[in-house]
Amino acid sequence: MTALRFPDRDEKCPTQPLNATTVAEALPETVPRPPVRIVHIGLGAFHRAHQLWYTAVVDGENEWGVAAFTGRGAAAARMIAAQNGLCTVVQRAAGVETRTLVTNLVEAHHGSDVARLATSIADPAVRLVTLTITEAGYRFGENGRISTRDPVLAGDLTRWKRASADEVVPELQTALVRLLWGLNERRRSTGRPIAIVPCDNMPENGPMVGRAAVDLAREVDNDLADWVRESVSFVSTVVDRITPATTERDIRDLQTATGFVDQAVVVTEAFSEWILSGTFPEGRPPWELAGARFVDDIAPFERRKLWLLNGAHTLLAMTARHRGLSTVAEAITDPETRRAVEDYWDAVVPWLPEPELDLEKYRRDLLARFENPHLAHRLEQIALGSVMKLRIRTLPVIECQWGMGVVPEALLLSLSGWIAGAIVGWEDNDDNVLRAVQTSDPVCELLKILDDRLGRDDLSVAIVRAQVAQLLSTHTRFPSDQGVSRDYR
Ligand SMILES: NC(=O)c1ccc[n+]([C@@H]2O[C@H](COP(=O)([O-])OP(=O)(O)OC[C@H]3O[C@@H](n4cnc5c(N)ncnc54)[C@H](O)[C@@H]3O)[C@@H](O)[C@H]2O)c1
Ligand SMILES: O=P(O)(O)OC[C@@H](O)[C@@H](O)[C@H](O)[C@H](O)CO
Repeated sequence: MTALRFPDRDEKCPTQPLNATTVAEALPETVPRPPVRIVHIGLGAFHRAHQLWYTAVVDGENEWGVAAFTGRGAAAARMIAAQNGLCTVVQRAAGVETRTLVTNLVEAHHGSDVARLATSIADPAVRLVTLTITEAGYRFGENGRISTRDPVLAGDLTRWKRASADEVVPELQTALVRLLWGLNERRRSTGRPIAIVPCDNMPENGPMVGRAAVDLAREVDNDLADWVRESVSFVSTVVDRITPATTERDIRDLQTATGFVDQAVVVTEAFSEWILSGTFPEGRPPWELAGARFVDDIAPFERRKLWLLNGAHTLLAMTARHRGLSTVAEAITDPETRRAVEDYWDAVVPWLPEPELDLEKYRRDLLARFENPHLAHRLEQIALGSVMKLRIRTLPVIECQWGMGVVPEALLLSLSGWIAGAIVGWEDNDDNVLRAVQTSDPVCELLKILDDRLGRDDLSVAIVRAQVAQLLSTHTRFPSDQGVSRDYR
């Protein structure tokens, strides 16, 4: 087992940093360090609370170690390496707190260490690669595909070609091209198959990443593209466990409870869900022992999660902040905001007809999860990257509704919240948005950024105009919003 129950603090125990030495002295059990069989890219809070935790709790034979790489910065790798990969997952539900010391993260590296990443992916002992690099990290365009004209991807491909000619390892910026470089090393060494398991909040995340990998590979080497198509399995997933960014308070609370200072602690809910669809040619941990489900048709579950849970999160982040509310729990207990969420769900439900989705229970459970007073899930964290999130979570339902002639106000409200936010400066790091705000008709121009057709539809524009005016008048009454902190990612 690579998950140990963290004991309560022994009063004699001094405060100490969490690492292999301090834990070995404090715990009666030995701390298992399994061999690396999984590579992860995107060493964030969610990976630790979800995939790492699932693997730890089912790993009875200590077989499934993880080598993790950050998606962008170096800080998380440095911090977790200093703790010898040890980290705590705290599950909080009404009156109950469970602390699990996870010991299966055996390596933590900066994602820019492409040579190290390639060595890990090429290792025949490695069976699969998981990813949590955020929706934006994939660099998909509006059509859900990558473009080789994207300057950042194109820069990586140019550096790849130059480095291949010089037989050196290139400096690569993007997670997908780094992954592909690693896959190429595997092809050139053993050629063994492998599974890629994207765990970000996107529909069809397996096939989307698979298409992108083949498209990118075609740019550098047709043989690589063919090998990726034949030997790499891209698994689709629905992942769910509400995991806010770690705060200083979370670190202090754990220290008070256990005596250990764990900079990598994650505080999450007791609930978790993992639905997967696809094959694992080289095997996988028995995640089903912790409740993971393997299905043939994942699409209904993707829609349920993205449209109901994530869609409501984005609605809260787009609207409740205008009312001076800052967390999901605060927002969902505000009667007006809660009604907006219920109306939004009512508008979504007709597009989720499959009986196995059990939407009544799902909605009830969601309300309880959103109300969880033990999680401080900040709306400004959810609001990061909202254009892409609205495209994934809200616009597809609007698209369904479009065929019926009228888009319900409840769905448009999310877009209006984003537009009102752009007008008051929440999106001031995006040049397109800033330009649209400066025009004579910002509402219409901002709506076109989200969806060109809606921006040209008189009725939708009229509804959005009225909603934006209403939100801005509320915003003036609650002027406390501090804007979006960019510290989260
Ligand atoms: N936190 C949750 O509750 C939750 C739940 C379900 C799914 N997810 C998925 O996991 C993702 C990460 O969430 P988190 O809570 O771990 O966030 P986080 O900020 O803790 O970690 C994000 C990780 O993504 C990397 N990253 C960020 N931007 C990137 C980019 N442009 N290119 C490559 N890598 C990039 C970062 O380096 C980091 O490793 C979410 O975006 C979502 O898709 C999160
Ligand atoms: O993680 P993001 O940034 O994709 O989205 C923010 C939240 O909606 C999301 O993290 C949910 O909490 C999560 O998807 C629940 O499983």
